[in-house]
Amino acid sequence: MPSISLTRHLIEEQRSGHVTPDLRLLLEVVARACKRISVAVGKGALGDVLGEAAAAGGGDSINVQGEAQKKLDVISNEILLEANAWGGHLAACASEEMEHSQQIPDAFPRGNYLLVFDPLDGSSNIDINASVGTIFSVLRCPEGVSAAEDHDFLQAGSTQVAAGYCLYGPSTMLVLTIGHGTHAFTLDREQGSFVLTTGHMRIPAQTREFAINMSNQRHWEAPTQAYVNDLLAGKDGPRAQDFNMRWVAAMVGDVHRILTRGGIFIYPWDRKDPAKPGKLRLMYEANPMAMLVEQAGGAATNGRTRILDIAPTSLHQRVPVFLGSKDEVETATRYHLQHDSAAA
Ligand SMILES: O=P(O)(O)OC[C@H]1O[C@](O)(COP(=O)(O)O)[C@@H](O)[C@@H]1O
Ligand SMILES: [Mg+2]
Ligand SMILES: [Mg+2]
Repeated sequence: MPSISLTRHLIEEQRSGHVTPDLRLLLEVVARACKRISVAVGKGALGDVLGEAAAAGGGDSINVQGEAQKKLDVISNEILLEANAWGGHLAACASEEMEHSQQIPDAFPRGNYLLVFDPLDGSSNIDINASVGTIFSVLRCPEGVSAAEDHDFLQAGSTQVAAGYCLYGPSTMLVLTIGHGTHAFTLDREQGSFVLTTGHMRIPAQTREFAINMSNQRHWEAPTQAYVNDLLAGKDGPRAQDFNMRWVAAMVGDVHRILTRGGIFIYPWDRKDPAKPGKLRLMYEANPMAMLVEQAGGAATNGRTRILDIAPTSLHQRVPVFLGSKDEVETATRYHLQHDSAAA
């Protein structure tokens, strides 16, 4: 059987009416940018890509999230911005690394889509040569808007027209949905093209594997504590089975494992900074991953509500995340809802 490239897959999706020519070309531009990021990540200690980015006035550069930027955060952001400026299919971009969205400059061709991205996810893995990735989401520019601004991006995740990530691991993989299943492509480094390696990924509804940063346990709210305690109690507890734990510390890596063999990924609300309603960002991380997971038969909530139904109020909004195997996400969500109704 001849291998199916990303390009051919997208052309077939266009013939089926699932994707417009503009969206197809936009996704090709994003995939090309990811190949360039993959090359930069792969240079490791041989290139000038490791460590912290320097601020213009000296010292470490701090992004809008209040986090120290790594050189690869900055390089990946620039690669995505530059590739898409010339792409011709976008009205504007928003990035986890930039305070405000950026319109495509007047001198460049403009289109009708908005692109949202986390240019490099799992930044703390860069310097230890572990998996990192790029996460992206595509929205429609609201009708009649000629100069898109931040508020034009504030659309619920259910309106995304495409979402995906590129995982820079032992192999580079692009995982994509345009609302008709979730499909995985592996980069053939010799040919320079992404090849379809798993079409229609399916997440098993049940699992015995969970992913959470346990070091935050004492800061969680009561229902999260109760749910995880019951997982840890294993065979002897109310769940009557043992659960295994995994934590890649890059959401792309954890979500990829879940799309491959099931599991539940949790980054809950915690008390460390009560002003922050979670660590992960709704627009750059939770929404695209929730779409990919739902398209593979899984579920995604904030512990109470479906993530894709949340109406965003700001570009950098944070959100608790529970996603993966459907039955397990429903169980974790039930712990939180039952706690709320008992407290009401
Ligand atoms: O440092 P912790 O608490 O393990 O958090 C890890 C989580 O933070 C993130 O790295 C946040 O993403 P960024 O690296 O893009 O800021 C997630 O990918 C990951 O799941
Ligand atoms: Mg991230
Ligand atoms: Mg990031």
